[in-house]
Amino acid sequence: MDTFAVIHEGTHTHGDHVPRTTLQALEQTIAQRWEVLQRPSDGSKPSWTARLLGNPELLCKKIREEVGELCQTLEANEGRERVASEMADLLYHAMVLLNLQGMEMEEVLRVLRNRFTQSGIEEKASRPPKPQ
Ligand SMILES: N=c1c2ncn([C@@H]3O[C@H](COP(=O)(O)OP(=O)(O)OP(=O)(O)O)[C@@H](O)[C@H]3O)c2ncn1[C@@H]1O[C@H](COP(=O)(O)O)[C@@H](O)[C@H]1O
Repeated sequence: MDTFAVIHEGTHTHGDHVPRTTLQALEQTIAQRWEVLQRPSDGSKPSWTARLLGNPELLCKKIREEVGELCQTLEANEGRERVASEMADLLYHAMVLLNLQGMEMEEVLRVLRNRFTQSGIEEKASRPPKPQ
């Protein structure tokens, strides 16, 4: 199955449900936390996402930490479980940043899809020269 078929497969409906992909479900949870944050405190459970949304400095600190921890899994050969865990941490924190920018993952995924037909080296070579 090619990449497009795999993406399409993920959007199939099963019964009455329109299944959401993992990233979409997480995105929705993050958006809900943002909405809760807009209301005066309603006594809901403490939320890490809400804390990050309310503190961009903390969010960026965590993202930088998670990047380092993901690289460490490679450098120290920590094994696939640690790689998956650190990659999940990074994706989640990056998605909180995306929400703060009022953006959705679809915008990012579209950029990735548009790159399918071009090599990274060709793309870089085709960029206009940077102003001195
Ligand atoms: N996917 C995540 C997720 N990944 C990581 N984290 C939290 O991110 C924090 C990272 O902090 P730390 O640096 O202390 O953790 P760490 O880097 O794993 O730890 P060390 O390696 O530094 O010891 C922890 O509190 C994790 O629980 C997450 N918190 C929330 N989510 C998702 O967001 C949903 C809503 O969560 P709340 O907003 O907390 O309700 C959850 O149900 C999840 O789906």
